[in-house]
Amino acid sequence: MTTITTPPATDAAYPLHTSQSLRRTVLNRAFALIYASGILALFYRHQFTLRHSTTFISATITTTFLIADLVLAFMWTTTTSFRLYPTTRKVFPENLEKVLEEKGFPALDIFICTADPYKEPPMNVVNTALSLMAYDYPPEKISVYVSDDGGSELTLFAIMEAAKFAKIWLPFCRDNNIVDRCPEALFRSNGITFSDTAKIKAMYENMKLKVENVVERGQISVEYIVNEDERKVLDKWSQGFTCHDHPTVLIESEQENDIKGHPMPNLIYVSREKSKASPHHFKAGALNVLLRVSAVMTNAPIVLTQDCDMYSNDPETPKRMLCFYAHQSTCYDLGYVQFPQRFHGINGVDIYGSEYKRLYVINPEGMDGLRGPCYVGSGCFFVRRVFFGGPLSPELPKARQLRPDHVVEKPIRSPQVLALANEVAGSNYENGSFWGSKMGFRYGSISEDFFTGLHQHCRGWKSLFYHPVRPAFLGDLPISLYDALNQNRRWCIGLLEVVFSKYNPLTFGSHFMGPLMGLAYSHNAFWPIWSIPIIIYSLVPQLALLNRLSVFPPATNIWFLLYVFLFLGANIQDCLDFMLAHGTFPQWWNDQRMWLIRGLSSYFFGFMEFSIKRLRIASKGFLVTSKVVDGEQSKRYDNGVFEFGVPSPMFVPLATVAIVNVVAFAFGIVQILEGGNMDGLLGQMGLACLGVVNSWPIYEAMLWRSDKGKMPRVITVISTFVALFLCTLVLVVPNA
Ligand SMILES: O=c1ccn([C@@H]2O[C@H](COP(=O)(O)OP(=O)(O)O[C@H]3O[C@H](CO)[C@@H](O)[C@H](O)[C@H]3O)[C@@H](O)[C@H]2O)c(=O)[nH]1
Ligand SMILES: [Mn+2]
Repeated sequence: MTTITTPPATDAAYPLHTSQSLRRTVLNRAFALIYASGILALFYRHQFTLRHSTTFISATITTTFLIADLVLAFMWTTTTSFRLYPTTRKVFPENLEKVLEEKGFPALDIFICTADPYKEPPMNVVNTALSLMAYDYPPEKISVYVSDDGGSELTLFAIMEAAKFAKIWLPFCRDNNIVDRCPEALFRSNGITFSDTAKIKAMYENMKLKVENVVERGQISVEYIVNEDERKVLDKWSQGFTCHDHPTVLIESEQENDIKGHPMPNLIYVSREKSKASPHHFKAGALNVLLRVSAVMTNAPIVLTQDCDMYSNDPETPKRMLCFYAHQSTCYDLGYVQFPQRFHGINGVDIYGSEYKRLYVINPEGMDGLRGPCYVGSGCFFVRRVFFGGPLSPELPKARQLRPDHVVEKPIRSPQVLALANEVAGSNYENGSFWGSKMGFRYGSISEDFFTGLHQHCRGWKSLFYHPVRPAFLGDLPISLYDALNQNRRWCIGLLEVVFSKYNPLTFGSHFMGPLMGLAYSHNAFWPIWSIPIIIYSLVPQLALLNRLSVFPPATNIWFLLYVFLFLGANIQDCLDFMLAHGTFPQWWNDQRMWLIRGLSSYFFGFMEFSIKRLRIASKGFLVTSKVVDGEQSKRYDNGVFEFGVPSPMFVPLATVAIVNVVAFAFGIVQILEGGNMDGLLGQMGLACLGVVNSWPIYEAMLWRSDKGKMPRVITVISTFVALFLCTLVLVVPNA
């Protein structure tokens, strides 16, 4: 094992990294003061109206808006925590050699998680593994561990093929100085003219054909098994082996040389033991097994966690990371360096807001000026020590070989090492231990990333955010609305699990990390409560409009200006933030639409499912997001067409709101044409109009589309009934 050495005293002359606070900081702070005064004024008006309301109806409506506005004000406060100290960083890897010799570079253990060969095609895992093995970093210092929670021989077969292909791929990348080291990405981009490209591409295609063929048939034909070793390995999938119940499978490819005689990284496949009798804790459980197995085999001081669909897009990334860790003496409490999650294949206007620019780029920059960004599950370089207690209060495992400072002396293939590695991957190994509570990745939330990072910050660790111009990693994204919402719903359940645990970011978090960090973490954790104001504002003013009941001040009144200021102020600032982070206006527009859509569906359903889980009625666990691409579907996605297709209950509130808004808007137009006095109803007309514009893809999907992605008839029918019911209901309520 290599430890990080302290640099010589010359480091001031050769900086490795610099940080700078963003110029908008001062403006942000001034605006925050003004906006906060606006919010206070609004609450003054609410209490005034409430005290002077004469009827039950008007008191109820005022209370409803009071609740909605309280939530909005709380969320605004949490967002403000990102705007007070935004920071960016630069690194200078070219100075690295002046500070640290290559043989002093720390070793790197890379963890790749996969969980289902049918939702996460093994060829994607292969591409991710190859791109990471081909890092521009001393290969003998890299070990790639693939955790397969799907317990699938298909994935293992793919990994064995990858190990063979790597012997050709790695020297090819190195000798030609290739930047796209993910084979699929390189061959996708046209016009490559390296020597041997055609030959290597043919070999790659051949491997891909084999792997895809095996996955399609669900078994490995005999002609694909070339030697006795492979036969023996695959024999482990004997009768009774299921993905929920099976012994550990651990296969290591010894550090061999590539075809040019250079050393290669280790590649290790681990499918931990599973048994129905013990909980496996999903991804967090898988990562903890990898932490232990890797400790026994290589115990590198730096650990990179990676989802199987996130390939490396830049071979220089570990050197950039090292720019932060090289000065270990000055950063004893630096726990991790998080790179943003970025994605490939996003359609130009990003209809599903899949980039999550705020979550992955803007907010982490804001937290970087505090104690550092949240951990987002992938693209994160940890120091191994961060998993074992606080920087000054270590919490070490009993077994000496699992401790972060343990030096591995035996080769990874030695029988003792293998025996111990198998033991620590056992399903009972964690019984009665602190794994998942005080050590390793945290259990108790299916958003294990958020929970783990929160816990580490609370224990006194710091983190850093680094956003390189060329994305360090690129991942797959859901290309149907159903998948996008389901992913978000799962996150919400995980976040609520954190909110309702002892580690509530607002109380526990603020106490241990300071109020601003507490608020920043709360912003994510409290995502699901966005649905309260979103549901209220997309239904109540519109229904009131149908009843000619005015809920906002008249347009000629000074208070109306306050509403306009609060609405435009928040949206314009949000849009500016988005565009300063290299977004475009249409992307921002779609992003705000997705925010509303989530508020009406995934946030709300996430909350419901969380409650059901709490009552121990049922739980779906960690539903892995599908990464399989259907041709027709992906064509529609590329053309920016919304994909409904499946009859999901999550679409009912969306369609209902779309219908109510269009009915209210039409009613308003008729009033104007008839010369009615719209002064008091202008605000409501504005909201209904916004609702109609935002709902356009829903009308399309319900009325005139005929492709497979249209809104299922049953959802349209149910939603129409619900909408009509709501509209008639308000007509029978007496006009206040
Ligand atoms: O039992 C499980 C379930 C999932 N995974 C892996 O977890 C990763 C993330 O799963 P995915 O379905 O792709 O979820 P996403 O919502 O796309 O992932 C985001 O959200 C997760 C938390 O909900 C984080 O763990 C991820 O890093 C983050 O990218 C994948 O590599 C899976 O193979 C496992 O290893 N074991
Ligand atoms: Mn994913």
